Amino acid sequence: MPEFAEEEKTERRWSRSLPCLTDALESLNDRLLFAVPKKGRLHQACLDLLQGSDIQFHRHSRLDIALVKNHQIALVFLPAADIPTFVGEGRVDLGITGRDQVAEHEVVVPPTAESGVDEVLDLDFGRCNLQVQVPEKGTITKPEELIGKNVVTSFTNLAESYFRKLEAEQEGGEAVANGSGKPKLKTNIKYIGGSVEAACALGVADGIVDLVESGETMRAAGLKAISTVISSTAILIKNRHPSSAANEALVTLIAARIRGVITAQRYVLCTYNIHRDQLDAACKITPGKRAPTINSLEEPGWVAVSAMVEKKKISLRMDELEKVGAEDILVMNLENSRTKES
Ligand SMILES: Nc1ncnc2c1ncn2[C@@H]1O[C@H](COP(=O)(O)OP(=O)(O)OP(=O)(O)O)[C@@H](O)[C@H]1O
Ligand SMILES: O=P(O)(O)OC[C@H]1O[C@H](OP(=O)(O)OP(=O)(O)O)[C@H](O)[C@@H]1O
Repeated sequence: MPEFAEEEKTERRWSRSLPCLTDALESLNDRLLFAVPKKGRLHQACLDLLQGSDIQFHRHSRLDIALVKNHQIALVFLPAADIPTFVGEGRVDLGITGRDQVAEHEVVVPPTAESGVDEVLDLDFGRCNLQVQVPEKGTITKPEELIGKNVVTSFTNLAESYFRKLEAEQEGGEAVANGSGKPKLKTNIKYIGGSVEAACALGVADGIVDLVESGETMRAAGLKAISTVISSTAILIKNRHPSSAANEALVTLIAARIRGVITAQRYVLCTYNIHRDQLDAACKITPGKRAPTINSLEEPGWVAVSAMVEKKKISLRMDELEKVGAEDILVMNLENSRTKES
């Protein structure tokens, strides 16, 4: 019997007759549940990651659950903001969301020994900063100047905790900053679900707390950042419930696969030829992730070197290699990888 024949059979049965959500949940049995953002900025990058990790599934258009054909896994498609709740408090084992969303959740639901989430892996995409922003042409230049004013955000918990600390610091109230006692917040924090950047121009806010990546949205709205509340990237999280050994093994396998894809995206393989006299200098430029591989060439005195180099630094490294006499420098993309964690 081929590997994963049972998983494939169940998936085919699903494909023939689309189950309703309750039926779907019943047929999940002992599958590991893996939450993935159903839309928004992280969605496509997550689908690419699943494909790179050979997690095969077919998602029906009206169903937020998909059975994985080649593992004991079911994917659940959920809003990024809700994933920390489902993973931390429910039966969902693994999830991908932003570190900002985990922090927003943990302000009101602090993790305990058996609930909440643990970060398994930084996924190196979805990089952004949650920042305090004010009108470029206004008079406010420091976040303290927003105390007692209107602040609009989708991250009310983080914003509230940020301004609570600021207010306490201003009053020299260490006890409040430590969280032991919560007087009424002077700053008025209001929730808005999207297009937060419009709030100042529309007269709803004196300042906002919103995500910034390129800064284009902020500039287009005539805003400037005056402080950073939290920096974020997408992360793989798992719940803290003591899980079965089978689940633990599957979590480890999935994490290893995803780590392999992320590493392959981050690095390239650089090979070149160099005279032995210059080998030390060249190896300092390309030390590799672990160490460079060095092979002798048929040509006396010359060696071939290959080393992993961070993709974003490769042009610089090639310039440096040329300067120390490297020849035939070639750069190759990596399809996938398994390397020692560093
Ligand atoms: N401009 C951005 N650049 C990079 N990552 C971002 C950006 N905006 C958001 N993110 C990341 O993606 C996560 C989800 O944000 P996104 O706005 O796409 O969510 P969403 O589920 O579509 O919610 P909404 O319907 O409220 O917009 C954020 O919590 C953050 O970690
Ligand atoms: O710095 P930038 O690269 O311009 O990205 C920042 C924007 O991206 C996010 O919103 P998104 O576009 O996801 O839509 P939303 O306003 O509906 O949340 C965020 O809330 C900012 O508005």
